[in-house]
Amino acid sequence: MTAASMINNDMDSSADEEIAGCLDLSSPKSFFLFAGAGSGKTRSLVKALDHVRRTFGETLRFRGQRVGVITYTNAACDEINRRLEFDSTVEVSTIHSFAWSLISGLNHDIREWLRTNLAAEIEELKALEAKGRSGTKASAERISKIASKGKRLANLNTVRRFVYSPTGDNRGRDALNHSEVIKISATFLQTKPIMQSILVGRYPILLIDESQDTNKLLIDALFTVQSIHRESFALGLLGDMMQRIYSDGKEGLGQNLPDDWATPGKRLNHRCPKRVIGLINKVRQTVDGQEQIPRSDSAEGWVRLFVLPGDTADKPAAERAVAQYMAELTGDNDWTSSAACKSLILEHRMAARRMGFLEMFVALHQVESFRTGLLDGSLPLVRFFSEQILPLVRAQQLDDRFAVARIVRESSPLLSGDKLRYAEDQTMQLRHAREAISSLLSLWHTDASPTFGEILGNIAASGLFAVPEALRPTVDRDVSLSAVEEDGELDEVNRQTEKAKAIEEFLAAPFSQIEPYVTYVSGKAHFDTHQGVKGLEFPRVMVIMDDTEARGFLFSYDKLFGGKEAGDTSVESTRRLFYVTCSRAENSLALVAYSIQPDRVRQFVLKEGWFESEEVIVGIPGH
Ligand SMILES: Nc1ncnc2c1ncn2[C@@H]1O[C@H](COP(=O)(O)OP(=O)(O)OP(=O)(O)O)[C@@H](O)[C@H]1O
Repeated sequence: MTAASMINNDMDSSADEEIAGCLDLSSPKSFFLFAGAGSGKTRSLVKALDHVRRTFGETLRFRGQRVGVITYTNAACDEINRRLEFDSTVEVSTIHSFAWSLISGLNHDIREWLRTNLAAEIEELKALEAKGRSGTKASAERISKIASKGKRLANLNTVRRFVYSPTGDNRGRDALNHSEVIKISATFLQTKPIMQSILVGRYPILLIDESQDTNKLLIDALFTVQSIHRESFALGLLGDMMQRIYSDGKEGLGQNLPDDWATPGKRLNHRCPKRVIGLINKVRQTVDGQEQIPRSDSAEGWVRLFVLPGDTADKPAAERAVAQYMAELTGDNDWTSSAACKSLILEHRMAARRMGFLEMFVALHQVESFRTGLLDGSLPLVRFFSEQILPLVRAQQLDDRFAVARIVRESSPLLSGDKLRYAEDQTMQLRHAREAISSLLSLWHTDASPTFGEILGNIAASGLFAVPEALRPTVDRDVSLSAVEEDGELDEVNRQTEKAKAIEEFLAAPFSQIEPYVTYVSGKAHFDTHQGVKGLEFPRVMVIMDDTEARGFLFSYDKLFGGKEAGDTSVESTRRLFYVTCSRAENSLALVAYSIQPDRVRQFVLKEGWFESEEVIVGIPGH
């Protein structure tokens, strides 16, 4: 009998039993389940919830209580809700919507908190300004912030009801921003006994997934609540310190846990093949030495590191060569089908370049208030092109005249019910619409590639679709920025100018970029970010590591691969990100590192024992 076949694949089930034992409404016990990637923590969470609903569903319903679950993303919320069949005794939310649900409506207390906090922030900025050099960009920003915070402080009494949207930009004068909502809820939970009782009364059990990245102030506050209400409240933390990739999380979480906490553990990795587990164990070794064991039925799997020159001219082509190499090595042809692989990039811009929507992306990404909408596809000025123009152009290209007619009937003001009803000559009106369509589509004649701006100009002239608010100043030049400038404030004027410039650049980009952009933001692209795949898994994973292209400062693969000693903050945060990305692979893993010192990278990974020498390929394969 081999060592592998002696492994009991159920060896960790005692952790689930221990957790079930903790979740007893009459004698609740808090627990801390921290275990490596793919060990089934999310699965344990769902099992724990199943146990509670089966055992205590009736009692919870009778008492009007729920089990609270906090997950990291909206997608994770949806997934857990789906698995629990949307059971009403379980309330799954993201940290922001959870925090807001605690404090929403406490307008007086929020106002007083803001009064103190804004005054402190202004003092801090003034102190910095007194120390810093004047006349610099940083100084101008500080002065502008002092002014806007001062104005907000002065207006506080006029706000009757504070508002907040966990997924929005929260720009209005009565809106709280994301970090305020977290800080306020944490402070109230720390300091107000009534808030603590409300929380415990609502949720006798509160479970937090990925808690290594949960805001440290909130984690501290929840520990306080647990210590005061330990007889009636169980806090369950699930996570993995090795997967802490946001700076919000609490360092050293889990150290010095109170004695009454249970600490179930898990040793198996159910997701990755043996070779990947070997790699992630090594990467983790210097951090906490935790080693995972593969399942008895796990495959051997494949890992290759490709070290490519940092100045590779055509990176997408090099990555296709890597995929081809992987297909031949593994005998798995799906490596050559981009739809079947996941390529992980550090920054959205890297996907934009590879997929061909760089110009429109870069233009709009400059404006902070556009970013959320740009990344989830909800930005109105982009939706105008993605949801109205794109379907129309596609239908026309497929020669689907019915679809063209339907789209225009549904959304064109030219054919709105009122327009047709009151038109003196309906046939004329229909002709007008037909002409507008053919004028728009003529922009593509002779294989031209119109820009967003050319399309906008055409639509504005024909009236085929209503032009969204944000694009109107660009169309009606008379409603120009000078109008804002006269009576606007400096801050607002700057913001408007920045937006106008971004929109102008966006309009100069080719409309053909909208299609790959839509694919990317709908999550259907084979690209995703290193951070965005936390919690997910894929059969074939390619991790693209390129510090220069990512231009980030938090992570540096060059430092991880021998540029700096272990222990350096950016080495350690990059090591954790590297652990997260490698551990997503179910079958095979290709790591692509662009470096100006390929030999140093190779020597480093061999010395560390992360790879065998035949697993490291320097240069573009096949070249
Ligand atoms: N006991 C088990 N038996 C069989 N498969 C399991 C078991 N536990 C987990 N799995 C499978 O292993 C994979 C990883 O599980 P899960 O996502 O719950 O792990 P995790 O610890 O939350 O991972 P990570 O921290 O990497 O996000 C999933 O495909 C899951 O279905």
